Parts: sequence; C-alpha cells; structure tokens
Amino acid sequence: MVPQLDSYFKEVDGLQDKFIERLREAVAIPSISSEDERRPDVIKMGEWLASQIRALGGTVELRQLGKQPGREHLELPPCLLGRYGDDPKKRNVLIYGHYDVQPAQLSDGWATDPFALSIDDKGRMYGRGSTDDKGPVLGWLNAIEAHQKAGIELPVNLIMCFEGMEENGSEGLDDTIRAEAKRFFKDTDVVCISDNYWLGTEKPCLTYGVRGCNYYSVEVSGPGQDLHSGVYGGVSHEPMTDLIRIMNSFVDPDGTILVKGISDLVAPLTDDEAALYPPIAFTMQDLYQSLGSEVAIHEKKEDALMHKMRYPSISLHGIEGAFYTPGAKTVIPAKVIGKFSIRTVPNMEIHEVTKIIQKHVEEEWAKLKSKNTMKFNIVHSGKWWVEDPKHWNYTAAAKAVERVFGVKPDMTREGGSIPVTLTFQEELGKNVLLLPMGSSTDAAHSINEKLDKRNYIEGTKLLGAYLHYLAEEPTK
Ligand SMILES: C[C@H](N)C(=O)N[C@@H](Cc1c[nH]cn1)C(=O)O
Ligand SMILES: [Zn+2]
Ligand SMILES: [Zn+2]
Repeated sequence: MVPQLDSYFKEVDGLQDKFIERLREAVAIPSISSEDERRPDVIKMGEWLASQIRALGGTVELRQLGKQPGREHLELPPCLLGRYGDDPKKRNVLIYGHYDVQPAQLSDGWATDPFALSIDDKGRMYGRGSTDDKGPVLGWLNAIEAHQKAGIELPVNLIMCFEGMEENGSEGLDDTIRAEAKRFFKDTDVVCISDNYWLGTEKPCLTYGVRGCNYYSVEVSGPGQDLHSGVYGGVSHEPMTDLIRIMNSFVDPDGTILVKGISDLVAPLTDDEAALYPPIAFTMQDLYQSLGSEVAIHEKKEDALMHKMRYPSISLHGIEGAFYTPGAKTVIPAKVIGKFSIRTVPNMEIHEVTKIIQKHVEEEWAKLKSKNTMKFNIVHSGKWWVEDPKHWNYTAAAKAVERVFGVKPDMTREGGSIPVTLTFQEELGKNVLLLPMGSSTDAAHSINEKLDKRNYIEGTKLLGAYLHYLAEEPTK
C-alpha cells in the first residue's frame, strides 16, 4: 500500500540537516505574540514563513487583520492564507498552524539561549517554538520539499492557514475564517492541525478534542504610589493583600474548583466514556517524567487522564506589579494585576462561565470590605472542541501512524486549547483532526522547550504519509 512512501521516507532522512537548519532559522525569530515590543518580530516571522512557502512553489497571501482590539496601537500579525496544488481531481486538505510563540528569556532559567536552536548529544533540539508550533508547521513544508526532491507528486491539494496570534487568544482569526469559509476555504474536504503533543515519549496519538480557555485578570489598586511598608504598613489597605485573598478563593491545592456552580456545568461521565481511558498507553511514570517530578495530584492514570482531558481546571498564572525580583524590598505595591484562567470542557459555555466567575470575584471582593478599587477583566476566551474520531480523516491518519511508527495510535483529547478547531468545525462543517508531532517531555510554554530530532524527522514522514492515506481512504 502506498509504495511511493518508501522513497519519500528516504528523501526525508537525506534532507534532515536541511530541515533542522530551517527550524534553526525559524526559532531565531522571537515571535512572541503577547509582548508589545516583539510584535515586529511576529510580523517578520509571518513574512519569513510566507517566503519559505513561495520558495517551494506555493502561493500565499498575507491577510492583514487590522489593529488589535482594545490595544489599537498594535497591528495584528498577518494570517497566511496559502495553497500548494490546485488539481480538481485531488482532495483538499486544510492545514493550520501558528508561527507565534510564548514568551521566553534566558533569565527565566533556560539552560541555553531560547532563540538559538541548541542540539544536545541525545538529539534534543532546544528553543522556544521548537515544538509549539514552529517544528510542526515546518514539518508540512519539509513534507512538500521531500516530495519534490523524491519526484513524487503530492496526492492532495494543500490549503494553508497559519496565524500569528494563537498564544494570545487567536485575535482576528475567527472573523477571517467566517469571511473565507465559502471563498478561500470552500473546497476543504478535511482539516488537519499539528499543534499538540503525545501523552508519553514513545507512542503517537490522534487527538479528537481540546479544552477551552477563558483567561481573566483582576486588578486591585488604591495608594497613589508604591508605599514604604514601615511607614504605611497597618495604616493603608494593601492591594496585594486583597488580591491574594481573591486569587486564593478559586481552587484548592488538590485542584478542586471552589467557584460555586462551575462543576454543575460539566457533562456527566458515562460508562462508555469511562471505558475509553484504561486502554490508553500511558503510565504515571510518563506523567512524572513530563512533570519533571512526582507532584501529580492523582494516584491513578485514569484519574490523571480525565482531569487533563474531560474536567475543567483553574490555574493561577502571575501577578503583575508584584515585587518578584531577588532581595527584600520593604514595599507595598500600589497596583497589582492577578492573572488566572479556567480550562473548560463539555458542556461549559464561555459566557455562562464568565458570569459565574465574575459573580464569585465580586462576592469575594465584597467580603474584604476594602477601600481599594477592583476591576475584573476578560483577557480572552476560546471554547472547547470535540470531534468524531470514526471519520475517514482519522482512519487515514491511523494508517499513517502505523506505517511510520509500527504501532496503532492512542486516541486522546488535549488538555490545552486551540480555539480555531471549533471555528473550522462550525464554519466549514468539515472533520478536524489533531495530528501531533511533539512528545510529552517537550516542555511547551515552559523553560527549555525542545523537540526531539526523531519526532521532527519521523513527524515529517508522518505528515506526508497521512496525505497519501488520505488521498486513497474511502469516504465512508
Ligand atoms: C495546545 C496549543 N499548542 C497551545 O499551547 N495552546 C495555548 C493557547 C492559548 C493561549 N491562551 C489561551 N489559549 C494554550 O493551551 O495555552
Ligand atoms: Zn502554545
Ligand atoms: Zn500551539
């Protein structure tokens, strides 16, 4: 079956050094979408990616999305709408990825410069964006190049959508997809996204769901400026004391959500669904390895998996304005902004969740009887998504996994969020598949993010093989 794949695989192996250089160039552009001063780099990264697509013979338009809502001094990075091939006899696969990355600084604790790809003797390629999501995006380009060099025609047409704001709420993207659903995206047969991770380090998976993410901030201010705690401690209401009380009211140390009404929104667990978790090839050791220690809340793998995949969670992310550098400054910060988010699951609705969270924050605030001022803000929100994994899109991907890795993939739901999955499903009405490249130890969003050379190269083979199986899979 699909005999051309062997020569394609050989070509990928032969081109691996070139593919690694391509990733090195991409990682060197610090395209951090959430930092104002890095916005020109996000735009530069979009232009670099467009030039790579064009060099391979693809066409691409840099669709301008205008100003960032609420932050009008910032231009949104372009959404790349591209095409490779337009043979009417072939199927059309829409591939999505993002070229922006999470923030990173050497001083956060990175062992190497986060924007200089560094490869160790085990083939671990360290660099911000290596696994999330520059490596997987480049995997598609590598697959095109290896086909060309092997003299094999791509068996499908590719429709591309690459955005530069995924790590910052995918601002502007939904409108573009809605506007283009019956134009640029109209011929789409199926959608494939490579932007998540295997559960462990050995076994690939296909992913048919993501959690949603509602991100909020609580700002507390009062004094006209930062104060001397000796002179004013015990005299003034302190914003940090108020904020810590509120931040402490959301979740228990064992992960239990304390906000009344949230757990009532969660779809009940059926026996059929509960039976999906035991067969997943995942152990607590896998979890400890990816956590970097044994700090898991749960003892059983099924509980850990369900809390990652099908239950909500609330996380506290940081406090702006807090004194966090080393030393012992005796300061009372005048204004602090606490940031937290809730990962949402079926059947939680974005607005219902926000109403409940806001009411909770206001009630907690009232209890404090503080003379400070509190402002609650929604930073961004995106809904959960669940797909039909019995669709031929998934069958083709499972065959590709077996061909490249010699095992059947695990079927998973991702704990992270990719807001565009739902938009594609709803606006195009087509099946969406997540086909990850990276592994559980890649430390996406964390320090020392990496992508293993094996995952990058075999992952490139997988993306190409998937396109071939997709071309010949009957549409049952
Ligand atoms: C899973 C994906 N690679 C990812 O990291 N998504 C982000 C998207 C995000 C950022 N803010 C809200 N959503 C994530 O899950 O944090
Ligand atoms: Zn991410
Ligand atoms: Zn991502």
